[in-house]
Amino acid sequence: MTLDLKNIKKSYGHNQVLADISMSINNGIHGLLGANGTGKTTLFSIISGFLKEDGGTITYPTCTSKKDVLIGLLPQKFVGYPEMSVEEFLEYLSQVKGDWTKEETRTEITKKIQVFNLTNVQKKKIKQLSGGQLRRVGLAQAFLFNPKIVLLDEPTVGLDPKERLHFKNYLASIKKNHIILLSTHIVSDLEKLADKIYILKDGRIVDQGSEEKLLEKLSNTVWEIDYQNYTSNSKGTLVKEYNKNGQVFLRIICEEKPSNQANPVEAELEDLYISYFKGGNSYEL
Ligand SMILES: Nc1ncnc2c1ncn2[C@@H]1O[C@H](COP(=O)(O)OP(=O)(O)OP(=O)(O)O)[C@@H](O)[C@H]1O
Repeated sequence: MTLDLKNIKKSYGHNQVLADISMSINNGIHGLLGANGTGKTTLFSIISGFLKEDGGTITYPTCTSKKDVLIGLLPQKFVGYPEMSVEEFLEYLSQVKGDWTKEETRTEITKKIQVFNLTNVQKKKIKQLSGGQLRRVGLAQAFLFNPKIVLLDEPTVGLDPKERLHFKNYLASIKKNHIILLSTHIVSDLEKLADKIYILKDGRIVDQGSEEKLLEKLSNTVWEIDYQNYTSNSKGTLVKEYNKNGQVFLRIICEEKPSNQANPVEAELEDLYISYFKGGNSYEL
């Protein structure tokens, strides 16, 4: 299965958000990495048909049966219907999504309630849920009846570390049969998970590839230096400061060795993110 985007463009008034997006996305987990406001949500809204692109074409995988669901979407701000219980909400969506018998619907809802650990809250009204529980209902509805394409906009916001791990394991277990596109600015969501990562910047996909391939480009450019050895002559982009065995270290991206005392370290996705977007605690030295 393939989802093909060709030369997608979108502006809001004079603000051009998507300048020219082309992507050919097959089954597997695909990460869309971009800073705040780079157009991730806009692109998802276009793919899911809520927003019309200004130009370009989208080719979706074909649905051959009435029971095929094409797209499942977890919006960034998922709210559901506050007065419905979790069960009622999923039942309602099942009627909208396809041609299912009562028994098929019940079986599928039970499955997703289990997968997303909602058994204890299935009778509760949506307005009574915690943030993490609500997010898990959002995930359950996105995966309901196993859509061919699953769009997840910042899926792990609000999930605790255990739920995050559970969610990542679930994605890995089903990825062969789905096109999963996951947008995030939390790089650890994609680490050792995404088959391919797309970097969205200035309305374009400026880089793409496996985590390994993208990190190769940073080899020999990421350094660690003991804060005590840091001098104002040190160059590069500071990724972060951290404590190791009671000592403060700096992590720096620099084409050349930033100081005599700096040691090379293996590049990670956070370095890649900083190299494109800066942000967080990073700054030029
Ligand atoms: N309905 C709208 N009308 C006008 N401008 C909009 C609209 N929606 C989004 N924008 C603008 O388009 C740009 C991209 O927004 P979008 O929400 O797609 O980015 P994002 O990458 O999802 O951001 P974030 O990571 O903060 O959620 C921003 O500058 C935003 O202000």
